[in-house]
Amino acid sequence: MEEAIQKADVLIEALGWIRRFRDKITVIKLGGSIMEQENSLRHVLLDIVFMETVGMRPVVVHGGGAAIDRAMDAAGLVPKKIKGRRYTDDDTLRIVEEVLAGEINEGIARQIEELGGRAMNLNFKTTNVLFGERMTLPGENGEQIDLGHVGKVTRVDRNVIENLCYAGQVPIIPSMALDASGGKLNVNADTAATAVAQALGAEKLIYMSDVNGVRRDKTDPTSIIHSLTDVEARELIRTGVVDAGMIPKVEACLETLDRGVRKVHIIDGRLRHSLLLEIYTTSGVGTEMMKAQ
Ligand SMILES: Nc1ncnc2c1ncn2[C@@H]1O[C@H](COP(=O)(O)OP(=O)(O)O)[C@@H](O)[C@H]1O
Ligand SMILES: CC(=O)N[C@@H](CCC(=O)OP(=O)(O)O)C(=O)O
Repeated sequence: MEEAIQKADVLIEALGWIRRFRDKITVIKLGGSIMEQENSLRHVLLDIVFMETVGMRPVVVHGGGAAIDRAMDAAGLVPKKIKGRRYTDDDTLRIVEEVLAGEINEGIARQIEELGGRAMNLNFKTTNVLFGERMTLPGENGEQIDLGHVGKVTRVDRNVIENLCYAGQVPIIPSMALDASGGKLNVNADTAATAVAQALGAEKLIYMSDVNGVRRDKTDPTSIIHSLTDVEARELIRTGVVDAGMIPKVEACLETLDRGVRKVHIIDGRLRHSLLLEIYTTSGVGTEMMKAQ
């Protein structure tokens, strides 16, 4: 009996949050690292189905870097990354499209449906919602480094995404875009998620990764920083506390805050129900980032 009462208490604690987030859009970025772990992914998708069922409007933007690496390897191609971005020639682009906009995108939508939710995969074959242009990276000596078919998002088809949300479907968006002449572009998934959250005026943007959040010591999970301002985050990058794969993620978070999204979270997709804990409990999990007052 006590156990049943505790379960009811949990539902009551969630009630206020469910009301608060009803009809609000949350963008969830699924990283390739978490999608490699079948069981974790299933639980993340179950949480998304829960959110959709209680009237929240989740939108999924996904990457798939690890799966692309594997497919390139199988095709005898060697991945080349420059400052965390994949150099994308014609052959690589074909693989990125097959894996990211094909297999992974369709797979996520299918799994959500299998779990009892409703999802729509938005890709080049169904409906494309991301538009962009090619980008280069600044080199050491001020030169521009060419990345091939790599781009950034300059426009998001907001109406398509919103209509799906309000029809109770979860839009599933791969990190690829079309340029002005219909050319396909490979986009870093953290930055694609930022563009989508900003275009939709999302209430929250959540990055699901395979670490518990931003840490003072990257090897020590207990050194997690639960709450960070933009000013503190910049300082962590400058001092090298945040490095490697966490740099583009924190930079994407900062850009998102600059564009008016109120809060950004980095949470651990391996922790069961981390998404629900983040949204529907008082304590929250992971690292929350917001603008300094
Ligand atoms: N201060 C830090 N706190 C946490 N992780 C960090 C930090 N600095 C660097 N990292 C590294 O960043 C990685 C997360 O980035 P990444 O692997 O690109 O994630 P994803 O695949 O989910 O996009 C962690 O696995 C960790 O090794
Ligand atoms: C330009 C660029 O680097 N694109 C990424 C897109 C996928 C991605 O970002 O996946 P994760 O979220 O798993 O890192 C790539 O080709 O790997």
